Formats: sequence, C-alpha cells, structure tokens
Amino acid sequence: MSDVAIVGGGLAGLAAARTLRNAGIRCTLFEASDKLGGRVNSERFDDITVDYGFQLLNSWYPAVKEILSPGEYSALNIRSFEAGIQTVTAEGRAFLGDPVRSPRLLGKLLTKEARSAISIRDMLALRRWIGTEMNHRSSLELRNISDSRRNRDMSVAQSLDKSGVTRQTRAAAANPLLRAFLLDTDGETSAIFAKWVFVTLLRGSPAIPAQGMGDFSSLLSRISGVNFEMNAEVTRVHIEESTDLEEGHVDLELGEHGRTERFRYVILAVPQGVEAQLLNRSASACRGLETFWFLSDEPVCERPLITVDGSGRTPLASVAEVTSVAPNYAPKRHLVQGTVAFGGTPKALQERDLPAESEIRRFMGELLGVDANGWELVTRHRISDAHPVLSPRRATRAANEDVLIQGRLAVAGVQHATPTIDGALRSGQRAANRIIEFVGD
Ligand SMILES: Cc1cc2nc3c(=O)[nH]c(=O)nc-3n(C[C@H](O)[C@H](O)[C@H](O)COP(=O)(O)OP(=O)(O)OC[C@H]3O[C@@H](n4cnc5c(N)ncnc54)[C@H](O)[C@@H]3O)c2cc1C
Repeated sequence: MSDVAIVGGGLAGLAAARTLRNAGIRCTLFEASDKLGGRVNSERFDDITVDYGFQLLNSWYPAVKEILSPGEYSALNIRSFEAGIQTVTAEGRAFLGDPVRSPRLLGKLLTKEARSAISIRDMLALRRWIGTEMNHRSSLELRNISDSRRNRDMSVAQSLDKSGVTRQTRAAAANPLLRAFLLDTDGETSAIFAKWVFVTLLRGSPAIPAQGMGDFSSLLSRISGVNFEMNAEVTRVHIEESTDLEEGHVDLELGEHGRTERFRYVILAVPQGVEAQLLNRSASACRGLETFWFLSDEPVCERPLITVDGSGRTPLASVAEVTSVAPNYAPKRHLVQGTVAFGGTPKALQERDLPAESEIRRFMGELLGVDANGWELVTRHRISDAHPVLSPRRATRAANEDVLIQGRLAVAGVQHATPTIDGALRSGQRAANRIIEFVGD
C-alpha cells in the first residue's frame, strides 16, 4: 500500500503535492482531465493565447511567493496592469487606485470629471472602511480570525451601509469592484474577506504571466517525487477507520471500470460539487462568469488598466486589453476580454438571462469608447462554478471545520479557504500539513 494520494490536480492539489515533497513524502496524484492546473489554465488558437476565463494573479499574493521559489516566480515573467482601476460612471471616467504607487494616476484622480463621479471625501471614507484590514501582511486565513472579529462580520452590503460612503460612490466604485473581483452583484460576501481583496489591490497589482495563466499551473506542476496519473477520475472514496494505525486506509475507485487503489492517507482537492458527491455532503452556492475574447486590429485601451462599469448601464464585470500588458497573448494584434458575472443568489443575473455576443460586443465598445463592430471573436468561456460564495456564515463554517476526516482524509480546495488563487494554495498547504503530522509517525 502506498502512503499518500492526492485527488485533483488544481492549484490546491499541486500546492499539497509541493508541501509533501518539501517534507520528503512521495505521493500519487490522480487528475480527472488531461491537464494540471484545474480552473487556472490557458488555451491556444494558432498563435493566440487565451486564459480559461479572465483571471488575474495579484502580484502581492503571499502564498504564490511562498510556494514558488524566487527563480520560478521570476520565470513567470509577471506583467502587471497599472495599480488602479478605471470606472466608467454616468458622469465620466474615474480612476481608483493608490496615487503613491501609480503617480500617473494622480492627475487623473484630480480631474473635474473624476471628482464629480467620486469625491475625495468618499475616497477617504472608503479607506476608513477598509480600516485596520490594511495592516494585513499575509493571506487571509479564515481560521486565524478571532471569534470576536468573526462575530462582528457581516455582508459587505451591510458593512458599506454603515460606513458613510455615499450611495453614488458605492455605485461608481465599491460595487463594480465587488462585481469584477468577487463576481458579487448583490453585496452578499463576507465584509472581512471583501476588505482583504481590496487590500490585495492596494498592495499589489492585477497581473498575468507573459505567456498566459497556464504557465503558472505548468510551473507549479513541476514537482519531483510525484507520480501523476492523468485522465484518472476518482468515482468513489471509501474510508476504513481503525484504531490500529497500520489497518486504517482509504480506497479510491477509479474510472468506469472501478479499478481500486488503496492508500493510507488521501488529500481530496476537487471542486466543491465533486467533493459533495464523493463525501455525500451538500454543496453551497457558486458564482459563475462568462468571458468573451475578441481580437482587434487597433489598440483598444489607451493605458494598461482594467475597466469596470460604474454606471450600471451594462452587465459587464470587467473589460481589459490583455495585450496592453502581455503582447505575447496575440502577437501583432490586440486581445480584449469582457466578462459578465452571474448566479450566486436568486437576486443576481441568472445564467438563462445572459446577454448575447452581439450585446456584449456593443457594451464593451460603449465602456471603452471604441467601435467594436470589426472585432473578431476568438472564443468564449462560460463557467458556472467559478467561485463558491463566501458569505459571513460560510466563512465561519470554513474557519471552524477540521479539514481532516476520520483521521485519514484531508479536504482542500477553495471551498475550504478564500475563493482566490491565494486561498487555493493555502488550502492545499494546510491539508498536506495535516497529513504530514501522521505520516511521520
Ligand atoms: C474564470 C475564473 C477566473 C478566476 N479569476 C481569479 C482571479 O482573478 N484571481 C483569483 O485569485 N482567483 C481567481 N479565480 C479563482 C481560482 O482560480 C480558483 O478558485 C482556484 O484555481 C481553484 O483551485 P482548486 O484547486 O480549489 O480547484 P480546481 O482548479 O477546480 O481543481 C480541481 C481539480 O480536480 C480535478 N477533478 C475534479 N473531479 C475529479 C475527480 N473525480 N477525480 C480526479 N480529479 C478530479 C479537476 O479536473 C481539477 O483539475 C478564478 C476562477 C475562475 C474559474
């Protein structure tokens, strides 16, 4: 019997494999598909690279820098958007960001147009709202939040209601950022988590690797001592408990033909829907997104900035010209993405009501102030389970859970952490560390 298996080769599974490797433990990793990286991946269309939905690797994410060696991190050749976001409001364009880190934004912040969209007073109120969360120097570990702080957690909508930030600024700045980065259209997210996401935007920059997000997954999956089994879907998990350490085990049934493999310990790092099926648990709500990828012959954005809709006139969560920071995505052309968020709560836009491609193209053109008629559609990705909803209640549940089940199986994946790249990596590390406590015995 081998000692440890990992089920799922997304970021959580790969982080778990790296953590085991660092502790000198060999393992087998079963991945259902033919690719590692899970939800973080890229596709190629001739010389065009598109990511699997618009994804950003915040340049500050602490877990990324901890899990990759400095040499690996620099090999990613991270390309950053400007440290700020452009919001298109009914009054005009405004720039949200830290003028100290991106001084070129300062002039933009002080324009009459920007000030009528979002007052300096409201920018300060938003900063006060973030408050002491700004002291965060690391990943947001839900289990490290004190009970008293967690008891004061509330939805981001309620928290902003209390903050003194005017309705106008919420509509122009806070709400579009929640929609762009959390796919949250009705303010349901835990305020503690939402503030941490705002902090990541102030500390780091939205970024992508020069050759696509798939490069991050490829790099992460270069791990010695791991036996990767690809196209190996685990269809059943059975835990056999025993007080005798030598007797207990976990059986994994694989594929249609029911081949069974036995391990002493297993790390389950699959999406929450699959986890719920395998462990006979209930899954909670997810938010989805649809990203449209277009090619333009002309530059689309004046500056390398992500644009959000603060006017409420379109359902777009974000628009960005990816080639403005990473030209290798589409050599000699201009690759632009538009993303729509859906699902999560009954009040949100639902999948059945998503706009058609022609409308998306028009909305993108309107937000960017360009004619989008001539753009060529490369592809579109619709992903219904992009993020689990992290409400205050779910944050409390995740904080209190023991990731080790029956002393044999540890669960990982963003559903057990924050729904971010940083959270996926931390959840994998945590599950592996829980198993390492036993394997040495
Ligand atoms: C479009 C999109 C955009 C995003 N944008 C951002 C962003 O900008 N910033 C950010 O921080 N986060 C972002 N995220 C979130 C983040 O990328 C994901 O939450 C994270 O990558 C999830 O990692 P995971 O390992 O938990 O799950 P997954 O990536 O889903 O990995 C699970 C793996 O398990 C495999 N698997 C499933 N079932 C089985 C089975 N039965 N047997 C074996 N293997 C199985 C799957 O094939 C997959 O490889 C985005 C997510 C999406 C989808």
